[in-house]
Amino acid sequence: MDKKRAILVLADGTSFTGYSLGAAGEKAGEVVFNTSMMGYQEILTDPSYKGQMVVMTYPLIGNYGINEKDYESRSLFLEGFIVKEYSPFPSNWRSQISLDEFLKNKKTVGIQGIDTRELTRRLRDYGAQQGIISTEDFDVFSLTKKIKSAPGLVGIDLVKSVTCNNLYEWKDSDSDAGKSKRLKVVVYDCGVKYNILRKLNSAGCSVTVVPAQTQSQTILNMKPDGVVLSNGPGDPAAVPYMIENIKGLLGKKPVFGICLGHQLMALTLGLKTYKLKFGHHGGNQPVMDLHTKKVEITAQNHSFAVTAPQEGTMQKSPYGNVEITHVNLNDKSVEGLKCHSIPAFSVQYHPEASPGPHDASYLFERFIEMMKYQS
Ligand SMILES: NC(=O)CC[C@H](N)C(=O)O
Repeated sequence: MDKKRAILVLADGTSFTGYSLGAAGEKAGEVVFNTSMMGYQEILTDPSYKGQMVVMTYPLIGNYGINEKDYESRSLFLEGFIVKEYSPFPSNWRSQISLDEFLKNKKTVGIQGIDTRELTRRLRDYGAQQGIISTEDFDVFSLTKKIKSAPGLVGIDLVKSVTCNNLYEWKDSDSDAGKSKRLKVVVYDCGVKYNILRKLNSAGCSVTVVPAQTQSQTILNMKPDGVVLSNGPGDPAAVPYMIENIKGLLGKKPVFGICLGHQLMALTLGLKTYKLKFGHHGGNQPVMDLHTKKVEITAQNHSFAVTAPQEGTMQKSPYGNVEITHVNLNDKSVEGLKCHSIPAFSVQYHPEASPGPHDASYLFERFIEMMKYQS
């Protein structure tokens, strides 16, 4: 492998010089760290990373290559990829191409050979910040200036650049065969991860995916048993049309929100969202179910969060009481919501895992029970 020089510069002027990984070029984005010890392909193809660059804290990346089955979306949407040591010799029976080739094919820039521990500590101590990867310009002053003109995440609708253009039926070759589907689920694609669709499908649902701009009346005309609000990139407060859509569905159909879907549901219910210091990105976030006191280890990827009510775990809304059902044990942030008067609930974490622990996959069953009860 040719080792071309590359540089990563942060908005605060810190620079890291290493080698190019993937495509040559220059790209800016918010730098966030992910603590997952595996699953780089799922992370790379998660549309929620649009606008961001991911640094993997696990030090060796690329060793099992890339395969056609582990895609979480149709492409790559993140701005750049940062690793300590890239393994150029993938060794796995499922591997089809190397990570480096994959990034090159997708025209995605990356950097390898930098001290990701120092970078992560900086992000953790001072917060996530904009950065730029370049294989062309090595002048830190010039690169810092370019970062200043990069848009950032707050107030920008990134959903519109990742949602599908047209409605489609999800067909999963592995789990679809011969099963008669009983429940019809419509999934709002705000940047949906395929494993949400796979999980619904294998649990016995027929799954129709619709663009985020689809109006609620169109969904109601489809007569679904329930609606899922998917994960997705960026600032939930910058997607007002999704809030209008959710207003038209709450109380009429069972609703299940995941990550961005959870934040959008919270905004619709009158709660607020804010930006976290460096977010939660990884597969080891402890979450407590406040009813059962059981702790789940969860997969997470978010930079925004729902503001907790001033007192207790209950909040009034135009749709009746909303209860905080789950909290993060690291920072006490809101991880789950449930409406008392209408069939709707949401979680900040990822029950579909991919990558990460499967502790929370029971939530799909819970949604199915909710739809069965309503139908
Ligand atoms: N994975 C997601 O859906 C991310 C939600 C939102 N974009 C955030 O960063 O908080």
